Amino acid sequence: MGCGNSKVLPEASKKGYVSVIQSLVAFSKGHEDNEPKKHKEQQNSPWSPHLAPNSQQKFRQGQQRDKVARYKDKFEPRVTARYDIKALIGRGSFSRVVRVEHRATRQPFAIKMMEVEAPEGREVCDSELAVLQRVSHANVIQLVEVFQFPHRVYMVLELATGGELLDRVVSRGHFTEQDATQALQMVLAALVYLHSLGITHRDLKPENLLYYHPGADSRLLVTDFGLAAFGKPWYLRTTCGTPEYMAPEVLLRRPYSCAVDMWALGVIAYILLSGTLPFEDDNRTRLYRSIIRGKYSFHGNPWPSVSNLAKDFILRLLVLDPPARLTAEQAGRHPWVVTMAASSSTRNLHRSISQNLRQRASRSSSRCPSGTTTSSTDANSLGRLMPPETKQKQRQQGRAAGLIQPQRAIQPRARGHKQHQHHPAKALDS
Ligand SMILES: Nc1ncnc2c1ncn2[C@@H]1O[C@H](COP(=O)(O)OP(=O)(O)OP(=O)(O)O)[C@@H](O)[C@H]1O
Repeated sequence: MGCGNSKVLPEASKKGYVSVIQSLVAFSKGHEDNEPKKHKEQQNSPWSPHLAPNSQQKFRQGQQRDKVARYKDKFEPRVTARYDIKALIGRGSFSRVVRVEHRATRQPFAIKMMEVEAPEGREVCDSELAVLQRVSHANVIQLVEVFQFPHRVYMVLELATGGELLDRVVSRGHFTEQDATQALQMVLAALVYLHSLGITHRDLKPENLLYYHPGADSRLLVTDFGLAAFGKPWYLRTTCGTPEYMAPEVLLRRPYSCAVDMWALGVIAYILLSGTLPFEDDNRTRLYRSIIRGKYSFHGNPWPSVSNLAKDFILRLLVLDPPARLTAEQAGRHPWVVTMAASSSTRNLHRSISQNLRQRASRSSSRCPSGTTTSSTDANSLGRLMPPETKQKQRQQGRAAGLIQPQRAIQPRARGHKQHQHHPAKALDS
């Protein structure tokens, strides 16, 4: 999860516009047995230079076996009767995602187990289910079946094994504008579909874009509909999302529409082409200010090598006035996307992009000392935009060979330690 979870969840239904910063709420009872252990694991971690490579491997395998056994115990027997739990994929604020195998067909799936005891968890789960039960599209994660229990909900999903969008950018060693348009075309196909159904994702970011398989021809899937909403244009009002991707109208507490996803897509396009964020500041008030002013630039590498058409695409998405922003359909018709950057240079942007991501990773790890809990403020983008290799390392306990040093997982806060934050607009007033 990086240095922290700075996602802003929708406000509690009756509380007007009080936005809630969810500060890594611990997942259910698993918290008690996982967190203290995690610290122990870290002390004896496979990164430890005292263990020989063979012992490290055995140690890791043992750890994995123990973990799987622990998750199996937590799963409802009705679920495990049908699905064999194989491994933990990752954790969210209210969820754990595991890789499973259907016992009869041996087909692999992912199960997202959601803790719904707390109202926030229930809301996130309901939003996700409401969307997933209605959608069927090649670029949207597919729900296969659901098991509902009073305290937990198990969503069986198609399994995405190809990794996150930025993981692939970093790992492929070569990345051009054409590659960027290929990925964006798939996200746009999903957005055209979702918006036509009146669904606004509201938390679009690279971490929520997963490749279905590791092959070059893989579909890219939009995932994580925990903050998604159904609504007519200009109907939505709730403040939520991940700060760096939040549209100005959300921060200004204005009623908003699916155009907020298009703003987020502009941010994603900017990251894809540069490895940097258009709006970034450790201080959240300053961050919100720069978003509301729409203040960003195309300075620094690799921007001089990026075509004007690509910049035009971003400029038309990062537009302050929502009606003037490209819709998903219009964005899909933008010449840079339609021609797949045919008139752009075929220059390899990979070096600059991964260098920028690497710099971000080292900055973020120096700001988030090992074993500490971050506040929602200093967590801000760093947790969320941590280069994927960092997240992956944390997930795989340092197995992957990546660009940066391994970093200890940040301990989640105890359940109930929610941080209430003044609304962004109020913060701006102060
Ligand atoms: N269907 C899937 N196939 C493969 N991996 C998945 C799938 N769904 C989720 N994951 C991975 O599981 C991890 C947890 O995902 P989840 O959506 O529960 O939480 P999150 O989005 O990381 O966090 P948060 O809930 O705080 O937003 C993530 O690393 C995500 O990429």
